[in-house]
Amino acid sequence: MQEKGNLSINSENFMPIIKKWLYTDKDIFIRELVSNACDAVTKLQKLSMMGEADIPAEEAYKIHVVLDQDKKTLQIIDNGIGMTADEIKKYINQIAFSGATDFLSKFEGKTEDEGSEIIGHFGLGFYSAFMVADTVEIDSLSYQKGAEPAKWRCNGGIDYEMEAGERTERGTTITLFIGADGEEFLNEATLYAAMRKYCAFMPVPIFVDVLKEETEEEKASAKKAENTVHVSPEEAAKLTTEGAMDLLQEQQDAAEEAKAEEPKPLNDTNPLWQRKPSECTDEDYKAFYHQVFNDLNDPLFWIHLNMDYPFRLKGILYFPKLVEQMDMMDGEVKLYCNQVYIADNVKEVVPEFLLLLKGILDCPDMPLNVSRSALQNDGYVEKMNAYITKKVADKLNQLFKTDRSAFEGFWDDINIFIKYGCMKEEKLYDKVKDILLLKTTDGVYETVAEYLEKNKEKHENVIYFATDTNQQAQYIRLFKEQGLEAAIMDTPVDKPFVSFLEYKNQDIKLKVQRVDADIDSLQEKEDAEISEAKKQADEFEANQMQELFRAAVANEKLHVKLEALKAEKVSAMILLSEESRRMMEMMEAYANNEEFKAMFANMKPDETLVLNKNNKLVKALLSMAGKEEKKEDAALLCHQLYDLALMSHRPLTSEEMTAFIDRSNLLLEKLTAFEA
Ligand SMILES: Nc1ncnc2c1ncn2[C@@H]1O[C@H](COP(=O)(O)OP(=O)(O)OP(=O)(O)O)[C@@H](O)[C@H]1O
Repeated sequence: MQEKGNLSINSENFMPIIKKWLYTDKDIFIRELVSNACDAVTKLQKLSMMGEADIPAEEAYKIHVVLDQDKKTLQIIDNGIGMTADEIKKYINQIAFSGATDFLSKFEGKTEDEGSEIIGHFGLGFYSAFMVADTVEIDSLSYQKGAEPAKWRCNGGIDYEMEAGERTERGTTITLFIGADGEEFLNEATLYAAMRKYCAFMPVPIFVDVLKEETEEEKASAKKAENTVHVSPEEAAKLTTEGAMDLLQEQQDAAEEAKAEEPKPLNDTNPLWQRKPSECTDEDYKAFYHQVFNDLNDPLFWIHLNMDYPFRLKGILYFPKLVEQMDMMDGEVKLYCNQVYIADNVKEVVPEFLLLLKGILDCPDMPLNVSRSALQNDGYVEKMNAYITKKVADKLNQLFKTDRSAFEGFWDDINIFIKYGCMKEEKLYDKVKDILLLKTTDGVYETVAEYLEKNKEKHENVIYFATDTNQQAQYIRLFKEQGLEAAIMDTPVDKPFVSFLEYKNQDIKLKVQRVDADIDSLQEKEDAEISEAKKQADEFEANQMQELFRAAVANEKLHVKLEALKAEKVSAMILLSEESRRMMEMMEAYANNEEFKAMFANMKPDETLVLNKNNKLVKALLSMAGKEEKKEDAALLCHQLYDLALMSHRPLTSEEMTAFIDRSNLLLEKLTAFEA
């Protein structure tokens, strides 16, 4: 037996769904109701343009949000299209029947842009009012000739009442009788905050009025001010009665003028991102940035996104100045849909690497779900990502090509973003790989290719880098003395970026090594022909030193090498192979992971202490070796040299530092003893 029928919804269960499940934040009712009011105006404008509605050209469309704290009501009043009683029944009583969609289908093809600015979509937003109100009233007068005002009232259950309305002018008044759940919105500041958050760029002027009873005191002082003529004692002396009258008149005129001046709307109906880039000045971009992101610094530069096909996307992305390195993860990308604020930093929509920037993206075609808080699918997002990535890469390349010195000037601020972006978005790397800069210890900015070319005689396809110019000053000095240069890579993104660069340049077997990873380029070239006897003598000395140091620092596994370094002043340095250092860094990063810790429990850094044969102290140490009476001093010296080398390599632990200071004092004491 076959049966067919209509599915039905139990409307009694519907309200709790709206209240509890649909929207994440309560203040969203503001967005929904004010955007409905905007839609009402947009629809009327469209009808007027099509010749379907007779509206004077100078009509001032606007929305008022009126808070009455005494009556505990919040009203959203527009002078848009309005609704007849039948339309209220159709669009409001039928839940999930959208008047917006109905409007679009009715006028399809009649307008140029197919009504694309209309925000409503699902026919649910209105009911978000019940998240904060016990009772909601609609009072509406349609634009249609001869329409009668209609009133609808519902207390959040499944029953509604309808009667003749009171509106005498076209448009709609939604009145929310705020209940216990929405009391915070009776607070002026809370209301303003929500209005600014969601409505700051909506397309119709919005005014907020807060009705308060004037206190007796306020009334009295207002009256006094009205009747008071403010004149200086000199003026008073000069004034005739007639003059005083003139002055009073002037003041009253000024007061009248001030009264007549239109209050400013809360929102900017034509935000910068909606304008043509050619019409916006640098000052406009900066002022907009300061206003939206509350950042007193000017942005470095920006990208105005303006795309119509195959999908619509407008927006401005700003590259901010980093105040401190800690700011780097603190981007702010605001997502809008037809000038209606959706959310900040929506990970599913905004390419992850952009989250380090500040900006606004307005994507009217975005497939938002019913609550507008999440996305329905990601096909659109992929396309958008690709477009934005291309725009960002184009801007960076254009800057590099047309004004390299400005690009270099920005590098310290933008390198984190670019490096992070390259690792997150391969397409970005492909497009900017040739303009990635290395800032060298000489303060020069070079592209990777330039650096490699310049240093190819000294170290082919190797990039040396320093992670901390203070700590590694010793190594950097050595590098400089040898006419070598290292890149400064001192931000957290540099750690993974180093491996990433190697990975991406496997074809040339690129090695990216920290300055303390090897000393190949710092060594004097040995004579090709070394006698067997010399070799044996060198080996003997090296073993002697290794024993001395192992005993002095109580580390049986320490490797000690004797090398002839070009820089005489350097006594000793610690080398840690690049692989070993990266492994240690990884262990630090995963210090809380027990499994990982167990796996590498026995792993020790592969450290080598290099002693410089050309250094006087090392020479002295060599002559002390094997002499019984010098044993104690030699041990002291060894430990001190070891610590000095260690200090250039990594910070000492507190115990190491205490021992170092004690030993330094002891050595100084010995020095004074020599003097005495
Ligand atoms: N201020 C208003 N003036 C005129 N019509 C209105 C107004 N508010 C609501 N409506 C009508 O009621 C319908 C339903 O509103 P509702 O907010 O529930 O859904 P929507 O705006 O169509 O879609 P969404 O759920 O995406 O907001 C609207 O489409 C519109 O036709």
